[in-house]
Amino acid sequence: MLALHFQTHRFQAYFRPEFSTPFGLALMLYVQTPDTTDRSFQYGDGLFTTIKVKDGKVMLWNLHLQRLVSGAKALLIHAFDTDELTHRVQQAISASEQVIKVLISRGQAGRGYSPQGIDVPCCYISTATLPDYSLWQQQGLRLGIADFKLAQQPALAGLKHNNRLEQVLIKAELAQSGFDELVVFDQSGAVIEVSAANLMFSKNGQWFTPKLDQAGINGVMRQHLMSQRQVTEARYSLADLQQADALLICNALMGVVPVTEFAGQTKDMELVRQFVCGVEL
Ligand SMILES: C=C(O[C@@H]1C=C(C(=O)O)C=C[C@H]1N)C(=O)O
Repeated sequence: MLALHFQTHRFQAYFRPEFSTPFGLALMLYVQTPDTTDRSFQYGDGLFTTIKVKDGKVMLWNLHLQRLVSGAKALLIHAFDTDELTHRVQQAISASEQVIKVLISRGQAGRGYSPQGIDVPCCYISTATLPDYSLWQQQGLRLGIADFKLAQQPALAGLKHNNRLEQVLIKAELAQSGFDELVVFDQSGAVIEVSAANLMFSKNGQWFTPKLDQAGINGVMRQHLMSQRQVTEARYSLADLQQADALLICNALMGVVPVTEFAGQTKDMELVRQFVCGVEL
């Protein structure tokens, strides 16, 4: 498949004439060093995903890619060549276990919020060491309750966009809390997630997870678990968590971590282990 490719000192661009979209060529610039004109630098105008590499393989890539594509469509970011991105992510693997982060910005442009005419997204691919979650997975987490409330914005709910100031402030509260993680609610009082992972809970053998149509990030591990197990999505309150038999948190890097204590109440970690038994995490 023909791919016209030119490389300068800062970025590589791929034209794939055979790959066209309603918007035109799916050109994307793969950039090493961000430029101050980048819209993600200027306005958080973009998306990202954080991928786990295990045994030298990218985990849940199809779910990561699907979320990037659907998020780009939701933000009116120009379509990009998914085959090229997949190839680039594979090329980025440099260890048997690591983190690969893919950040896609709307592109490089001048001042002003308007996205009009910014048709060449920029992609930044970076790697990092995989954090060690083994202690949490063995001993379970102590969960607290965040004072910070997530804003309700249906147009952005579920997207892993680059506006993460809410999570920054939640992490700042977590650092002073004495807990391992904090449950975060939206301004209506609905349970949403924890600072950097999704939340599930069980009652009488059934599992539940907050609906993320108003706030929150629709994590790929959440999606993976929901494809393997029966989990009911709805709006839940603090009382639902207090009355739960078991709670877990999950994200692409930690997989699933059981909760041993929530707001002073002991929770059943064995129920979590039974729930995920046989699921590839
Ligand atoms: C913020 C990133 O990734 C998210 C944050 C965490 C974390 O703070 O522990 C873990 C995984 C992601 N949900 C990132 O920059 O990759």
